Amino acid sequence: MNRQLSELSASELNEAIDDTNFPQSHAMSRQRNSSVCSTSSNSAVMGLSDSVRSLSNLENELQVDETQTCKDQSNNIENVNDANPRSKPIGFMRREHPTTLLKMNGSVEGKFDVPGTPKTPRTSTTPGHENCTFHHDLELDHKPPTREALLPEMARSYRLLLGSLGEDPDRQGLLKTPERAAKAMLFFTKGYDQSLEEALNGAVFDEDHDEMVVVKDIEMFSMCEHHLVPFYGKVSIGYLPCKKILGLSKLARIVEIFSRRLQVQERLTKQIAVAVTQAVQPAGVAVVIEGVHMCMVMRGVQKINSKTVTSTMLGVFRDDPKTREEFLNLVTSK
Ligand SMILES: Nc1nc2c(ncn2[C@@H]2O[C@H](COP(=O)(O)OP(=O)(O)OP(=O)(O)O)[C@@H](O)[C@H]2O)c(=O)[nH]1
Ligand SMILES: [Zn+2]
Repeated sequence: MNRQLSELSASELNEAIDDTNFPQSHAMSRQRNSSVCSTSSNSAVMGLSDSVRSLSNLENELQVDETQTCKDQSNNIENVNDANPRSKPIGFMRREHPTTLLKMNGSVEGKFDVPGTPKTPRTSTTPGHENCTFHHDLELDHKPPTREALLPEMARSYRLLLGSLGEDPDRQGLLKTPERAAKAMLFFTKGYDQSLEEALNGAVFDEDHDEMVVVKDIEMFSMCEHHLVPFYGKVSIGYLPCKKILGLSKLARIVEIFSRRLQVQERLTKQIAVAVTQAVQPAGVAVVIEGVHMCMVMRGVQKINSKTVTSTMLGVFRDDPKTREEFLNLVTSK
């Protein structure tokens, strides 16, 4: 790739750091008793691609803009309450390293591309969604108009499913089940209907502040795209602002946009990081997700205590071990 990250659109960036080649989006499975079963930042993990691009390749693609540095601020500790009571904003930590600026095309205000003009071709087509890229790509501004209209067809499918199970879809207790199930599935995947621009609602503020902001333990509920069963867990997000800060609750809203879809945990992690980058063009973004996959609990290998940890580090979080360590210390502290 010849161009720098700053020149890539969200969808192009998404491709550039896709699950198969992004060295800092890694997974770690461990038991709840903290004994690490397997860990990897550059080698294959169960269910992960074994093709991992070298760090040096990606370094060439990451932009390090030495001319734009954020001024260090005084040791300004601030507690801010998030709308989500279980999310814990940690405040702003003093940073002792030079900043670099991670930039991407398109800021929040009016710079999104025109909806319905996909930048990357769809890999498959679903009736009614021929022009959508949102199922597979990071078309953050795309709002499909007809998902509600899919409800009757979905309900019919669930009715067939009940029949396939040997149930009588016409028995009293199941009469409304197909429609209920269809509505539930629409809810579980409502992120397809949401755009970054809507979720942010303009809550991007100019602020000469460049200390680390971390919101941790944001609850996440998603659907495994392989088995259509839930996976859930918590998300921690950190970023180093560069002239712009984001309304704290918007980090949790970004988690909603991408978790309420059919997902794999690795892609979810990366999409959240890309969205935060697109929202405020910070010096760096870090995202860690700890997830429990019901497909590994209720079926399959039936490992009820296993957790999957994934992370994506961009900008200074990737380049500077001290910054990354500071973030990881914050998210692992009680
Ligand atoms: N990397 C990754 N893999 C996932 C995720 N969710 C589910 N999987 C895996 O997807 C894989 C699908 O493997 P298959 O062998 O095709 O399906 P399966 O026979 O149902 O596999 P088992 O779960 O091992 O019984 C499994 O290894 C799942 O653990 C995820 O978020 N990320
Ligand atoms: Zn699964």
